[in-house]
Amino acid sequence: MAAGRYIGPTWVCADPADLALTSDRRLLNRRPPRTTAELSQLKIDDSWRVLRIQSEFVSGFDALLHVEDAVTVFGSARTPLGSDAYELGVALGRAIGAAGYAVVTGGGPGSMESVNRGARQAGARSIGLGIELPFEQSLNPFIDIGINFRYFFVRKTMFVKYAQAFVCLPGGFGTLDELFEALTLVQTHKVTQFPIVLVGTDFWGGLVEWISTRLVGEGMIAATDVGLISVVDTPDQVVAVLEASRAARADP
Ligand SMILES: C/C(=C\CNc1ncnc2c1ncn2[C@@H]1O[C@H](COP(=O)(O)O)[C@@H](O)[C@H]1O)CO
Repeated sequence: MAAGRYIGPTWVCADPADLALTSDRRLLNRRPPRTTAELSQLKIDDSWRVLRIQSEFVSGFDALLHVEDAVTVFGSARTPLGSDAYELGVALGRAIGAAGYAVVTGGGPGSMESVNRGARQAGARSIGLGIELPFEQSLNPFIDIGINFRYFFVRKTMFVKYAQAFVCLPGGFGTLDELFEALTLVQTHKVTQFPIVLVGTDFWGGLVEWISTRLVGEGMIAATDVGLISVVDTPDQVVAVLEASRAARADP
């Protein structure tokens, strides 16, 4: 990792096989205890787990305390270096950074890396919120504040708490999960004045069309909910949406 601040869990495993067990997996893969001894051990393990979760929130809050205006960008972990999609991410990170925002990503490879790279080129604060995975992965090298989280849900809190908007580049399940979580938060008014911008009309058009016809048509969402999403094609258009929202926040 480049010079900067790195905060994250140091996980020392006595058994190398344990390396494949991430903290999220330990938490979620519950095997019902069979003996009294196992039950007692589970109670102790889960109590300590709560303290680790708590400490992860504290580390995140401390590390991000000084972040002011920020935009979180999601996108595929698999975007190849040098591809058009990668270059779009670089231009996007640069444009958001040049507009005066810190840029937050998932800290990984692909589009995350491209956006951090662009933010770094713009001289903006470049933040990567990584996640412990069952395979070796370090934060990408274009990050100034990097945190490696054990728990997805703690990391997700940070994505929202420190951002004024979400932008999604094309991506897979991870990106869709992050998009729909953001949409639910805005729809339920957990966050307000929070633009959600999808970049790439060709990539996202089919999904937005399905949302507009099927979900609205069957009464699963309100027609106005579709308006929570902006779909654009260029970094300048993303910045225009961000600036309109910033102006609305300043003059409600
Ligand atoms: C699968 C590969 C790498 C996985 N590494 C990740 N590192 C950090 N964040 C990730 C990773 N994978 C998913 N995410 C999060 O979801 C979004 C991307 O997921 P998608 O399924 O690729 O769309 C991204 O915004 C991250 O927050 C290959 O090397």
